[in-house]
Formats: sequence, structure tokens, C-alpha cells
Amino acid sequence: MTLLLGATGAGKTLLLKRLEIAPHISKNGTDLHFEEMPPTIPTVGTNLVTVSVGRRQEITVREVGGCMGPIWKNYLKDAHNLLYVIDVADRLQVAASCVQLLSVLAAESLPLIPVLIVFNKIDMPDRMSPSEIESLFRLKDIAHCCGRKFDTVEVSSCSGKGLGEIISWMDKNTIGK
Ligand SMILES: Nc1nc2c(ncn2[C@@H]2O[C@H](COP(=O)(O)OP(=O)(O)OP(=O)(O)O)[C@@H](O)[C@H]2O)c(=O)[nH]1
Ligand SMILES: [Mg+2]
Repeated sequence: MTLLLGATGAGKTLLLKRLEIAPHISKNGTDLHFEEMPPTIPTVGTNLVTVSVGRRQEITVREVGGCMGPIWKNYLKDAHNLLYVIDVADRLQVAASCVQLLSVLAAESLPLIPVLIVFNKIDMPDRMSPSEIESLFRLKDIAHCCGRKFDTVEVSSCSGKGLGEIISWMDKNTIGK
């Protein structure tokens, strides 16, 4: 099971909807370009979706809503890997997202699983630049503090850019389902 966490409004549900259909319309989720944007509502509780990755591998992805932040830790023990979504157009939320990630990573119930930081909404005109993200999100400090490394990816769940990278990362970084 892949766990999908991130602040309210970061784009987890839209990402989940895209991941669910992407492999059916494009091999490995590459070269996607979505025109329409399906509506989403804030997730109160969790959303479960099955995503096809690689050769006949199906992975269950569980989104836990941002409003459930205080109890995210309850979902960690079943996770094989973690996708953590950051909204790169929301400068006010970056610091809070950073603190939330730290508290997830510090949880005793979190096994040493692969973590992918998903910088979402790169289509937004006022998005933060990579250097701005680096200075505001302090990923290197978080990695140093927790003694672990992360992979990162820039995506637009709106257009579909970068989704293929997430799918191949899940394929490589999932043991079991
Ligand atoms: N422009 C743009 N908008 C996005 C993108 N991803 C999500 N959104 C929009 O951001 C808003 C919030 O998206 P959700 O997917 O509902 O956010 P969430 O992370 O699931 O939020 P919670 O369920 O409350 O935790 C919606 O209006 C989405 O359409 C993106 O990549 N680009
Ligand atoms: Mg949601």
C-alpha cells in the first residue's frame, strides 16, 4: 500500500484520480496531457484507489485527507512507501507542510520506507521556483535531521506532467502491494 499524504488542498485527490486512469490511456503514464479538470471535494477520511504500475503490478494507494493530519500517524504502519504532496503555489503553507512531514518521519510507527516528495501544481503561473522551494521547504535539513534521503518530483496533476515519473517510482519502490 502506498500512502498519500499532504496538506489540505495540496492536490492529493486530483493526483489520485489521475494515477488511477493514467496507465489506461498512456503506457507508463508518459506523454499525458489532460484538458479537463475533474472536480474534487476536501477528503474527510480516506480515499482508496488501485493503480496499475509496471508489468501487471497493481498498487493500492490510500489518500488520507489533510484535515486528518493529527491522526496521519495511525496509517503509517501498513505503508510500503509514502508520497508526500506539496503545493508549490502556496507559499503560506510550505512551512506548515515541512513541520507536518517532519512529525510523520519522526513517528515510531513509520517503517524505513521510500519517500517521494511530490511538488504539485507546477502549472500555476505564480509557482515557487526550485530555488525558492529549496530555501523555504528545507528538504536537506529534514533529510539530515531524520538521517534519510528522499526522492523528489515536480508534477502538475492538472495537465498530467510528471505523472509517469510517479508511476515508475512506485513500480521501483514497492515491495508487496
Ligand atoms: N492548477 C492546479 N490545480 C490543482 C492541481 N492539483 C490539484 N489542484 C486543485 O487544487 C484543489 C484541491 O485539490 P484536492 O485534490 O482536492 O486537494 P487534497 O490534497 O485532496 O485536499 P484534502 O482532501 O482536503 O486534503 C482543487 O481545486 C484541484 O482541482 C494542479 O496540479 N494544478
Ligand atoms: Mg483529498
